[in-house]
Amino acid sequence: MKLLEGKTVLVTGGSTGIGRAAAIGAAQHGADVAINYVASDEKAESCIAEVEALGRRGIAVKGDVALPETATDFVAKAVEAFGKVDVMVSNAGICPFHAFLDMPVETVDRTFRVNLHGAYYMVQAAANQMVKQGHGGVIVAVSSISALVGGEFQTHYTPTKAGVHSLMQSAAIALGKHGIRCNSVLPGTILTEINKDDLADEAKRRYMEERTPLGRLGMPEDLAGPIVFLASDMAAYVTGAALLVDGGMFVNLQ
Ligand SMILES: NC(=O)C1=CN([C@@H]2O[C@H](COP(=O)(O)OP(=O)(O)OC[C@H]3O[C@@H](n4cnc5c(N)ncnc54)[C@H](OP(=O)(O)O)[C@@H]3O)[C@@H](O)[C@H]2O)C=CC1
Ligand SMILES: C[C@H](O)[C@@H]1OC(=O)[C@H](O)[C@@H]1O
Repeated sequence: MKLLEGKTVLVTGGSTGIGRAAAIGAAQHGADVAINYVASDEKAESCIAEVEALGRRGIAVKGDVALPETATDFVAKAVEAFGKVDVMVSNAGICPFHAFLDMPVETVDRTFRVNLHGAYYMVQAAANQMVKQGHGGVIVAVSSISALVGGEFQTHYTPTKAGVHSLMQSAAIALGKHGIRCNSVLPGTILTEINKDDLADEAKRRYMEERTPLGRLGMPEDLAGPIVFLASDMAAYVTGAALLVDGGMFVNLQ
C-alpha cells in the first residue's frame, strides 16, 4: 500500500543520511520530492536520480538553512515545480563534537543557527504555504534522543534537539486549527556522515551498540518508515507527538 500517493514532500538535508532515506521512502510511497542541501551537489543529484528511477518527480535546491531566505526559496521552488507543499520534513543538522569548557563561540552559534533557527524558518515557511493552500498539511521534524538526554561532547547540540522537539509541540498547537499536524522523530544513534569520525573509535561504537537492546546501531532507512507513517493519513489524529526510533537505547538504564 502506498501511503503518500500524489503528495509533495519537502525534505531539508536530503543529500545524505536520514534525510536522503526519508526522501527515497516518500518517493517509494508515491510522493514527488524536493530536497534541500548545502554542499554535496553530487549526492543531492544522485538522490534525485533515485527518486526519478522510482517514477516520481524530484528537485534538489541548494541553500543554507541557517538563512531565513533559504526556507522561502525552497518552498517557492517546490511550489513552482509541483504546485503545492503537503509535507515538510525538517531534518538538516550538524553535530561537530567538541568538549564543553573550550567550546568555540562560532561552533555554538553555527550549531544553533543550522539546527534550531534553520528548523524554525523551514517549518514557518512550509506552514504559511499550507495555510495559503487551505487543505492542511504535515510537518515532521527530525529531533533526537538527545532532546531527552545529554552528551559530554554535545553541549551545543542537545539544546538544539530539545528546541526542535519543543518547536513541534508549540507548532502543533498553533497550526491545529489549519489542519496541519506537527510531530517529531527522535532517532538514537544512526550510522551517517554526522558521526562517521566519532564512531571510527571502535570502543565507542561497541559501547553504543551494547547500550542498544536491539543489538545494533540504526541505519538511515530505519527512520524512513516512521517518517512516512507520521506524514501519512495513517497518523491523521497524531499531532504534538514525539516518536523515539532508537532500538530501545533510551530506556536502557540497566
Ligand atoms: N545520525 C544520528 O545518529 C542522528 C541524527 N539526528 C539528526 O538527523 C538529522 C540528519 O542527520 P544525519 O542524516 O545523521 O547526518 P548527515 O550528515 O548524513 O546529513 C546531514 C544533512 O543535512 C544537510 N545540511 C547540513 N548543514 C546544512 C545547512 N546548513 N543547510 C542545509 N542543509 C544542511 C547536509 O547537506 P550536505 O550533504 O550538502 O552537507 C545533509 O544532507 C540531523 O538533524 C541530526 O541532528 C538525530 C539523532 C541521531
Ligand atoms: C551525532 C550523534 O552520533 C547522534 O546524534 C544524536 O542526536 C544522537 O546523540 C546520536 O548519538
